[in-house]
Amino acid sequence: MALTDSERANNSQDPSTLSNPDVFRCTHLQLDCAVSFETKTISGVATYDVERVSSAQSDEDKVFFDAKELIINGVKVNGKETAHTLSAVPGMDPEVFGLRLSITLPRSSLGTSKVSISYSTTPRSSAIQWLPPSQTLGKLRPYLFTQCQAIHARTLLPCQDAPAVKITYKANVTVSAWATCLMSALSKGSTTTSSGKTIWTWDQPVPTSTYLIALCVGDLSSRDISKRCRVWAEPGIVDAVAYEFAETEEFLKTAEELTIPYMWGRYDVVCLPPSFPYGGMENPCLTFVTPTLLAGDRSLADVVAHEIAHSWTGNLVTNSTWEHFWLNEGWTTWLQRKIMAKMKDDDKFFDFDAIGGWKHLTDDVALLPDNFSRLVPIIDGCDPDEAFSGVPYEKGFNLLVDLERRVGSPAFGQYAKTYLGTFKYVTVTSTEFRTHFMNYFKGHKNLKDFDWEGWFHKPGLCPTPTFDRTLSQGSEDLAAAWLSYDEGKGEVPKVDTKGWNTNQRTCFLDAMLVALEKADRKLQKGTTVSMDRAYGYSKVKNSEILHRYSLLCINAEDDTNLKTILKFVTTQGRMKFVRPLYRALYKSKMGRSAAIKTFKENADFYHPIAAKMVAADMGMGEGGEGEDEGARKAAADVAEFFVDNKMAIAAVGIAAAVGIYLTRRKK
Ligand SMILES: CC/C=C\C/C=C\C[C@@H](O)/C=C/C=C/C=C\[C@@H](O)CCCC(=O)O
Ligand SMILES: [Zn+2]
Repeated sequence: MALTDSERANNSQDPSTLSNPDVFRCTHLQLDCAVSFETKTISGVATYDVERVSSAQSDEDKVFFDAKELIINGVKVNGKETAHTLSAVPGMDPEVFGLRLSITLPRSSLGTSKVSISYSTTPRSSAIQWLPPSQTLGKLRPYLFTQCQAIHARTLLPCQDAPAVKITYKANVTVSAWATCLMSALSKGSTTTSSGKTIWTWDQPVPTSTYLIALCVGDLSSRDISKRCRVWAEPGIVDAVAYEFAETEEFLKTAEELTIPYMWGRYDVVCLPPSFPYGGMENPCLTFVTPTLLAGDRSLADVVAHEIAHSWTGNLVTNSTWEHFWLNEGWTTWLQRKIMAKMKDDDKFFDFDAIGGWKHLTDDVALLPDNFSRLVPIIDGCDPDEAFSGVPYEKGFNLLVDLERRVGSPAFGQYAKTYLGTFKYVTVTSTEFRTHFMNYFKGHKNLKDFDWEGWFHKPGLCPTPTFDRTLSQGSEDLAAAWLSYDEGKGEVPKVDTKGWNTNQRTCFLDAMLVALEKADRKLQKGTTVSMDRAYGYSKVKNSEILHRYSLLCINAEDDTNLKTILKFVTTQGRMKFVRPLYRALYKSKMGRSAAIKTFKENADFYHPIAAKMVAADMGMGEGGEGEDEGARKAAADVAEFFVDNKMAIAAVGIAAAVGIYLTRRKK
């Protein structure tokens, strides 16, 4: 079971913060800062409105902030210089959680205090990826973007880095004249300084958790795609981005029909350089997306539907702590599938996508230790990045589908609106959701023995759901035919897949991967070669298809495609793709040394979070844990490489890798 608050090392209801929002709580941020690409730092002043919430604590005069990889230059309270301390909290590893910034407030301050912290980030700040011009499309200008979820905001600015702390914010960000600065907020325009810099002004009037503060600076162009939607990207791809995400307004309207009015004013999308480690990130007013969605045919745009769904489930109604992350992701996955099915006017699409989600869940559960495969994971003392998996998405989704089937879809749809209306602007725990749901459906005959405890706390898979297979059947049949051909039974399957859409193709490849995994079976090399001859998958532009085909090739030890696979993992850094591919290569005969060499040569390319996780996945740094000599040597090589190259962040990743790998390893 999870620890009680008094057992927690940080004495907080949230195991991932060193701040004390139960005593003093920030309500508003005024950020005035400047970006320097030369020193790879952001420096300035963060001024918070801080309210006393309770005085029933021993530290009632001190407000605590999270601060990691930051330099604190000074503090003022209500305009007066004030002392501060920065210290580690016993039991809370500073490499994961950072330091506690403690500031004493005057005893007389009963209402709101203004706390101004003058600070600078450091090049180690894990929220920020600083890209050299060579990692941009234009090759002329540097670029930066942030990724604060889950607990990286504390490396961007001192803050109470807990989802339960919702603040409004305003920002003035000074950048070079050539650069555009975007934030997760509404634009209030830009001005030019006497020294020729530009100050970009932003305002987020909706209370927002700190993990949703986001910044992106680069050579950017934009295209309006509707009155409230605009896409941003480097000039060379902005038209392709506008084409790919042209359905955004329709996603948004459909989502509004399923929920309550959109509260954030604008919905813009910025397509980032390829090292962005996720498919998308739901930063309010400005979703961040990976360019791996640019398939050219809008077939991967459902990620935008997912990020749009977060405007309600996640950004408006937010998980109280990262233990309840499934309330963000499970609800969002449910809403995303509802949006897509409604737009296609066919509920079968909901089930079709859910079938793919079930594979994601089974894959991840097989890799996770028990504390992380629970819907409400135990994450005390852990880096939330380590616990991240498909579980909150897909187990969370399946819990909601189980509830929906028990009460009926129309009633559940009405409930969803009530849930959003009740918890908007605040945060919610799993127990609060359960209580709210059970009160709403009080006495419902189908909920009498509902196993909430099992759903929330049992490790491993949840009960296997049944979904309509009308849309997946053709793909599953084709997979069976290829597997049978692989066993020497019959000819190359003759099914004409020319008219198939991306989902049918990925479903076909998934069905093959599932069957192979289940039977612990290897394909013949000739099978993937024949598949390529039939479908040309090795040349495909679609990242979801190339990813799955690459996994099949590695399974088959088909080295004719090794070059393509290595190119794929070095030209984009989305963890959904690079982590499984590096893992598979590392486990294969054909790819083990290539995986190590390629990762070493390209470590600079990856985002700090991705570099950390890939290093962990390949077991780097666990020498002495009984792995074979080759693995130990590879780990030593990579660690040495990082030290030689003074890659501080990645070196920390290697250190973390030991812990992560040992934790994740199945007993
Ligand atoms: C149960 C885990 C507890 C907390 C984890 C919370 C955040 C983890 C952190 O690693 C950040 C995740 C950010 C995800 C952003 C977008 C995803 O929806 C992308 C999914 C994968 C993809 O499509 O590339
Ligand atoms: Zn999400």
